[in-house]
Amino acid sequence: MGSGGFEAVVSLLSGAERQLPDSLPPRVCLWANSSLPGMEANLPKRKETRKSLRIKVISMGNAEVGKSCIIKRYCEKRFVPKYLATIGIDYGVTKVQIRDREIKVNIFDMAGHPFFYEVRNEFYKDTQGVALVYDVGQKESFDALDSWLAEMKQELGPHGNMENIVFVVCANKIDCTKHRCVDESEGRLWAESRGFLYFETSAQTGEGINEMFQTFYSAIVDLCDNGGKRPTSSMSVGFTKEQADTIRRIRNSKDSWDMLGVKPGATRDEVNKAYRKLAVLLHPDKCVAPGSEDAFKAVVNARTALLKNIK
Ligand SMILES: Nc1nc2c(ncn2[C@@H]2O[C@H](COP(=O)(O)OP(=O)(O)OP(=O)(O)O)[C@@H](O)[C@H]2O)c(=O)[nH]1
Repeated sequence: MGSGGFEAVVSLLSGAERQLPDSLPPRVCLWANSSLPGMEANLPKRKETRKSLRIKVISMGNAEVGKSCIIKRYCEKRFVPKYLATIGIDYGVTKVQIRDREIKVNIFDMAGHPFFYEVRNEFYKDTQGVALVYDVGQKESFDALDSWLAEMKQELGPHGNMENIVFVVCANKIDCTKHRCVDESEGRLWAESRGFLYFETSAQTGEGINEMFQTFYSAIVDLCDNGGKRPTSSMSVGFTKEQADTIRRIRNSKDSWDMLGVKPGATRDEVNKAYRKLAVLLHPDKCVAPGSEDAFKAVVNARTALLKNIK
């Protein structure tokens, strides 16, 4: 495990520079968490508990975004500021109680460095849950989320079904407010438009960590109870792909023409027509997609700015 080593860690590699064998077993961790925050510690003991469930979850995301620290914060309630890269993969087991079920969680914490692709690619299969982590102060780590999904999809092969896996996106390091460059609505939009859970977290302060894991495991239990299929209720996002794509396009537009989707030099009529279309699509009364209010305001301002200079 990066950032400091859990109990009972058996490292199979001495360093990243060592040549990797074709197939590498994970390091093994046993997390001491007999009383996880917000879970069994506060629950009354029930006479009858349903059969315990065993699940597999993995962490994914660029190197140094804080994957290991998030797991460590949850399982060991501590934070290690020193960065120690995960070598290949770390494996840990932990027990949690969700509602009346005892859940045995096998956690595979994947190294984010590209160097370890050959090691981690063997561990994507038979996964019920993925924690997809980025650093809110590192735009590249957010932009890389798509390539992490692509890597998993490729490893699962043509018969793998990503639809029936619970994904939680962790926008991590929110304590570093000065360096933040990916805001909440951008991250939330990316996650929710794919039917993924979204949480803002800080492994350093602990903010969001327990809520994230509790919701994540709960959703996996729902998936298992639903015969391994994601319940349809958890897949409906409340906004359309067109709305999500339009907000992203507006966010990335280079000027007011681009924002309204008209050519520089367009007429008043063309600007007004484009504006009306966007206003209908994004009006806050109609659109609940994250970032829609800001996008709507930006469109209003762009139209005002353009009309000032068009006769
Ligand atoms: N300020 C702050 N630093 C964090 C946070 N989470 C992790 N870090 C720091 O970020 C660095 C990387 O953390 P790790 O958890 O090892 O990152 P990782 O994603 O597991 O990295 P790899 O093992 O290389 O894939 C360490 O120095 C951590 O102390 C956080 O929420 N806030």
